Amino acid sequence: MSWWRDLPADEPFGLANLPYGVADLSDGPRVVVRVADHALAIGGLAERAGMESGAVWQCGSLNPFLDQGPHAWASARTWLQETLASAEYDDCVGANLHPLDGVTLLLPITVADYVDFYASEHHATNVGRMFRPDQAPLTPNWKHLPIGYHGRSGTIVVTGTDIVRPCGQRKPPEADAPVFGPSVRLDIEAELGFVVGGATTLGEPVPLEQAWDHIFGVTILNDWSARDLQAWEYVPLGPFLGKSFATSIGAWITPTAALAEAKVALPGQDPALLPYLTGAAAYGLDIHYEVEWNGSVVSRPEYRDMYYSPAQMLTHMTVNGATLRSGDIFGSGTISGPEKETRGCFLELSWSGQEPITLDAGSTRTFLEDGDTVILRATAPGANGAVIGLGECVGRVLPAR
Ligand SMILES: O=C(O)/C=C/C(=O)CC(=O)CC(=O)O
Ligand SMILES: [Ca+2]
Ligand SMILES: [Mg+2]
Repeated sequence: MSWWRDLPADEPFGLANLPYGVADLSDGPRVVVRVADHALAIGGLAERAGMESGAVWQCGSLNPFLDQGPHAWASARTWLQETLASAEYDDCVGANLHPLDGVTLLLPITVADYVDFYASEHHATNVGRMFRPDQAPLTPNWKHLPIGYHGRSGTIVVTGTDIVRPCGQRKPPEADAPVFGPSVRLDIEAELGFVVGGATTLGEPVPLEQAWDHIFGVTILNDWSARDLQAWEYVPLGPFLGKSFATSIGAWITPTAALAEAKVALPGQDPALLPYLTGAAAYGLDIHYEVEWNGSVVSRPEYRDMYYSPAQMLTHMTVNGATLRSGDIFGSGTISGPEKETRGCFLELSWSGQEPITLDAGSTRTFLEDGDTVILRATAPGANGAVIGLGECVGRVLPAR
């Protein structure tokens, strides 16, 4: 009955993880946490266990809970872990557990603003070489600030959502004028998404030492990218329609508190950054990724290779006084490492289409074809050799309309 207290030490969704999501249950969409292969409706549990502040979970979005800030997140986590560990609440827990194979998981937050960074030196260098071969691969600002762009929050979708191939303008290299039609260079970008909570006041930046107080948790993110649309449109204002048609995120938000064992030093920042970007909060995360394309693992990016800390990205995003809102998401940027096997997008893996990738079934690919499926998976280290699962982020490509 109380199987959740006897989970094996290597269970990636054990009591040390407890990622949050939203499930479509019989009484409506409800906030849940994942316990092994079950979703636990925590609003229902709180009601039965007499925990008043749990009313915030009786809805279909994590935003009200995100609004409450880091003290409420910490006490909710402690309450959940104690309640699950104690035999006293076995009946209440049991009554609110739903096997995952019987529930639909929904987009867990109402996305407020969305920013996407460019924090991998290896990705930025590789893309610079391919997009701007006549220039230095890294722009002069790259090592002084985490570069980013504002994305389209309304097209963030949950894992499992099909992705329609976008149409748009592209200019084939040999052509004199642009043509209109379906993208022929559709790509993915394996990223980590950071979910923000706790609104700030316009005009008041978040100092680096407070940045983590606003990072509620993380989720796997895929920034689908149409490279041909992007290459033609992006000068001088940056990514636009080549990125905004869809961004997928995982169904589970792993709380930052579950990533204590994943803290690592950054690879090293030289030249030194301006003071507002330096401090003890500027650490990285050790998260292992796997990129699967039609059943074949084609890459294993490592998040620890990222040049900028998540805290530096958040602080930089607010240094001009721009506000944060609960439900904001910022993406890390494509996670690419120094080795070819750790590149986080197909543009890099196929070197702009010049080096086809062979999949296990014997087929080859450069960019995505209609019907292709990509699955991003990620895990982080837990305590004493345990694993914290971030789940997966899946998308299948449908033909253009
Ligand atoms: O260098 C460029 O012009 C564009 C680069 C990207 O497409 C990257 C982007 O979306 C940020 C990232 O994911 O790292
Ligand atoms: Ca991106
Ligand atoms: Mg995108």
